[in-house]
Amino acid sequence: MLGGFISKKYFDRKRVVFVSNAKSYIESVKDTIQRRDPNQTEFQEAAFTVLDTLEPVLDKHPEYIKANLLERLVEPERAIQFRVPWQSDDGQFHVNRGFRVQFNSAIGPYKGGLRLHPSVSLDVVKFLGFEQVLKNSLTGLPIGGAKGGSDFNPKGKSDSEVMRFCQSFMTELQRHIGPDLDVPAGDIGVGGREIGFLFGAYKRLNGYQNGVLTGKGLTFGGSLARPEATGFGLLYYTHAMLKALGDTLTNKKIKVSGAGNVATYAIQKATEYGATVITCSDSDGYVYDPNGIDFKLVKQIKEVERGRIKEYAQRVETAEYHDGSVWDFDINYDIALPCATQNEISKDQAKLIAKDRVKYVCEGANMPSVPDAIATYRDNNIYYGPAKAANAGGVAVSALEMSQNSERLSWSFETVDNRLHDIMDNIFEISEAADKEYQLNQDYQAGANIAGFEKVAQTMMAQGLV
Ligand SMILES: NC(=O)C1=CN([C@@H]2O[C@H](COP(=O)(O)OP(=O)(O)OC[C@H]3O[C@@H](n4cnc5c(N)ncnc54)[C@H](OP(=O)(O)O)[C@@H]3O)[C@@H](O)[C@H]2O)C=CC1
Ligand SMILES: O=C(O)CCC(=O)C(=O)O
Repeated sequence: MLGGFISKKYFDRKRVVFVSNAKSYIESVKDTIQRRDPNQTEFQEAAFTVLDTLEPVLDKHPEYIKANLLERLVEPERAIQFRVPWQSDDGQFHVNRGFRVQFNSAIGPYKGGLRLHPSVSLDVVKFLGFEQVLKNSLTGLPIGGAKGGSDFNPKGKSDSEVMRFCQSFMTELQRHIGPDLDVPAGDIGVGGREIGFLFGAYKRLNGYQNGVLTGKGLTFGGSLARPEATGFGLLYYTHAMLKALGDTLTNKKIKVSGAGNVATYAIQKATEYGATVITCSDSDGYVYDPNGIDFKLVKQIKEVERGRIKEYAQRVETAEYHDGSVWDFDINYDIALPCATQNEISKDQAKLIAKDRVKYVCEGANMPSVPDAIATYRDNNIYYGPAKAANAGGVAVSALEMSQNSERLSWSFETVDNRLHDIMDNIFEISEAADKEYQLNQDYQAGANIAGFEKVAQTMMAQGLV
């Protein structure tokens, strides 16, 4: 029996007659998303990719259909948009848009990063917030999902301009966040500098509450290993996947995209595992070095000097720089680790990945592969570690930072790193367990979606109509 919430229009469609209840319910939720927000294409991509994998869970739990759980899951609890006025060094006045989407608080306070990039929109923040819900669930830690940011472009701005922007942004955001309510952190364009400015602005308005943000400096409640966490966690996850498949990272050739926080520490940990990272990139182009990329130099150029990655090739004799996407560079290698941004790998680029004999793709960035690229991995027997599982190390250590703030203690680097490693192993294990339970044939994407979803779903059911 289909629930009463399935529209007659939908029910009457011929093709629906032959599909299961679960399938038709999922299609009806997709229709609702499309009808409500037809222009939110990135959110649709993220939501549909998850919904399409949940059919076996709904078959097992028809009560979720009766409770219209999926339609509630894809609707944010709250979406805040605000004006961010700020002044540049030349005295001009500017206005940007600020966002915070508090997506789901079933299993804990809202948690997720802030992104500063011209491409930020409600659509982008919604897709990231939705991903964050299931990602945070996978960590096993008590954190709900959120995301925020602004279309402000920090590139080329002075420290004073970035500070004034952060102060203005926080003047509004502060009324919506708190250590037990919503705890933002970094993402693209938001690193230690920005978190420091945001924290200072929050403190002036509300007093010292160090649990209100994570990714803080070590002198005001930051956690050791948080800067490294997403990149290191990506490699711990990749290591766990390869181990389960009887393989190792030693002597593997790896392509990394990006040259920011996630990419830098992914390169470091991959190198420590005995692999050679042959590329990194920024939004202009990529560097190829067959001898292995030096993560310290990447960090110096991109984080300290705030320069362009082409400068790497000017300083290292064996390295070459090329304009364009690293995913168009044709060379045989073993593992692809996209660590830049969403939709950076197209279907054609995925075909090149397959032609280049890549066996594994694990995602450091959020949603870097378009759906057709993911299908191409599957068609070519490439093992695929989806972002919400593979890059969960950053938010996991953010949650550990919250724990340290609550007990007013700082754990050693080794303690945090060991817990991160355990969490990433566990994420792979529970994704693999879901894959096996539902006989998905080593579909770790579906496994991660299901494992993340089950905890949120059970909790939402337990909490009544939320
Ligand atoms: N920081 C974290 O803890 C986490 C981050 N992530 C995800 O990882 C990815 C990278 O984040 P992070 O390293 O923190 O960000 P950073 O701002 O530190 O670095 C981003 C990198 O990606 C490049 N990049 C950004 N946009 C584009 C684009 N449109 N095309 C090509 N390259 C681009 C940047 O190049 P350029 O310098 O030219 O802009 C830069 O090299 C994002 O998807 C983020 O959501 C996921 C989990 C946690
Ligand atoms: O550490 C956090 O809270 C945010 C991490 C994040 O933004 C992400 O996982 O995409």
